Amino acid sequence: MKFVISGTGTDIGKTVLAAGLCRMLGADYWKPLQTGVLAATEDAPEDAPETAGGDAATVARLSGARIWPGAHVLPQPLSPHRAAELAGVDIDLPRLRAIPPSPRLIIEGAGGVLVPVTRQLLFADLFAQWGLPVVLAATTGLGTISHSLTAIEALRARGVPILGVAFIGAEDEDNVATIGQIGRVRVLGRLPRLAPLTPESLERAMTAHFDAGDFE
Ligand SMILES: Nc1ncnc2c1ncn2[C@@H]1O[C@H](COP(=O)(O)OP(=O)(O)OP(=O)(O)O)[C@@H](O)[C@H]1O
Ligand SMILES: C[C@H](N)[C@H](N)CCCCCC(=O)O
Ligand SMILES: [Mg+2]
Repeated sequence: MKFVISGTGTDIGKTVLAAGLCRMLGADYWKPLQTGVLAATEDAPEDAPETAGGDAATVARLSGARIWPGAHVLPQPLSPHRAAELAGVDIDLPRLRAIPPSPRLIIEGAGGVLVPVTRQLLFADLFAQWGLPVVLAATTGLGTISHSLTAIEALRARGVPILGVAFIGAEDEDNVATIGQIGRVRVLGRLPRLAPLTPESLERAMTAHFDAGDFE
């Protein structure tokens, strides 16, 4: 079982959803490109927030999943193509194309489906090269219909299979049904916003709102 989690945008809850799925499915996690985080260095204080380790650290904390090392950790909280340019880093495409050899793996992109890895390669193009299905993470509120249908079209235009849409946010029955119906995609479930967000609250919510069988 291997799939990608991408989304309709950034900051929508892909990482928390990924943590919940890693725990529920007993899967490892890979974040090939992380921006907005300083790579942990020997002189950075352990608890310095900027070296908190980004999404991989969040997934490890919330799920205990095995984390595979990413290709790049870039300091500027920007699109990877720009964060790499500002850091004077050439994106290592062969490294990005080499998916970790884990039999059960969840891979998280950065931001939404058309975020540039480089100015010549978008994440959706990389997903197509990987040949893996995508779980599209989407919010439930106003604006999500066009964002979701746009992301679905962009993936389909590249022949990227879509396992379904996993929603994050408050209940909105008609938005969810509309996206499933017009987008011709399976609705995988909805993860509510959790307070507090803990490994236990996340595990309970995943069990209540998703079916592991939908991801196998
Ligand atoms: N279900 C949830 N319940 C409570 N808080 C959440 C939930 N999902 C996400 N959050 C919070 O919202 C913020 C953004 O979530 P997250 O980091 O998962 O977004 P993302 O889509 O992975 O962003 P990026 O594009 O940077 O990878 C974080 O502070 C996270 O803790
Ligand atoms: C910094 C942020 N948290 C993500 N890691 C990167 C999001 C890139 C978004 C690019 C864009 O769509 O404008
Ligand atoms: Mg994330």
